[in-house]
Amino acid sequence: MKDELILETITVTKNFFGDKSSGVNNITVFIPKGKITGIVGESGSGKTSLLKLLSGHMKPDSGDVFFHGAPLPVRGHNMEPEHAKIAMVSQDNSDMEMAATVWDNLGRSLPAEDVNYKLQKITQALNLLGIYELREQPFGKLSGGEKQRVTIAKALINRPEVLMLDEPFNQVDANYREGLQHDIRQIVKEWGVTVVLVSHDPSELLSMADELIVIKEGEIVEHGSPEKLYESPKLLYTAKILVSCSELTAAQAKVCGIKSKRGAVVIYAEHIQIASMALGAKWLVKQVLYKGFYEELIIERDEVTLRLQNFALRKYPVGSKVGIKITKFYEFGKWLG
Ligand SMILES: Nc1ncnc2c1ncn2[C@@H]1O[C@H](COP(=O)(O)OP(=O)(O)OP(=O)(O)O)[C@@H](O)[C@H]1O
Repeated sequence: MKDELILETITVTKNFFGDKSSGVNNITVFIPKGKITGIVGESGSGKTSLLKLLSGHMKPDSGDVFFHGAPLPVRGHNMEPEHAKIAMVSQDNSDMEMAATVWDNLGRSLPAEDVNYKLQKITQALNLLGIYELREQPFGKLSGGEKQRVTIAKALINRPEVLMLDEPFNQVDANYREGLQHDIRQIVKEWGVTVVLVSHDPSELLSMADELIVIKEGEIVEHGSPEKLYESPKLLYTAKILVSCSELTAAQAKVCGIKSKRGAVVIYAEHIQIASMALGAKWLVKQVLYKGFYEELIIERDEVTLRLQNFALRKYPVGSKVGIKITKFYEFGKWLG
């Protein structure tokens, strides 16, 4: 069955000060209802601009944005009914009052008159994000992770249909982040809310998103499920964004025993194994990056540098020599990058 769409942009362009290299150009995207769509791209590629266009925070220079198939009005002084249905959590906490309590910050999004309604809504939102005990704390005194939870609770208080998240976890430590990611997935499942997520963290996007949109220099260059983009990226750009990998020229690939006809070879760190030393320990360990339950090795031979992940108990210190086996690689034409 085809996904029902909730938001779409049709050939939307938004540039700043007439500079075609800023903002986004000619973008057509479809956001499926009740799913998590991730927007991924290098810094300055246009992710936030796209999010602002999709949420009515910015007026396109040309093209159209549709919400449930009808044109989405741009937000002005008057809030349109559509705008309440699309909530945005941005990187800064600009709409939060630092000195006010969590409770008061949430209450500001609700009509003042009905006290019982307010009480019920704020309690529900705080419980949903597991932060009821923070209700009397001034917002400004909370940790980065707690602030993030409050901001999301505030965005959800009026039960929006779409939740736009711009780098929602970047101030949050790994443990807290997993809990928050889990809660957001749960809300998506239970409420059927649609999420559009911008993130720089590949593992976050791969584990959370149902669909990924890859944006480069203001244009959509690839899209698909996380599995599809991870397992068979069409573009070098996509592979480099999603995976810890090594990029080699055809000449460098030859050093690794790979004959490339196309020009660029990408090897994911996970596809390089440390092999039996009998094969020849010709690679020099240049750097060891401790990652907790594994370590990432940077190895070098004949001016070729590779990254690989070592999960084994045996460790390879800087300066030691190792042999390797490459189990999979991707070839790209340079023009595809
Ligand atoms: N208000 C603005 N005025 C001028 N240029 C802007 C403005 N907003 C964005 N740009 C430019 O448009 C391009 C895309 O910016 P955008 O913030 O959408 O990228 P991004 O992918 O979200 O970046 P990041 O990952 O660094 O947050 C950048 O070159 C940026 O400098």
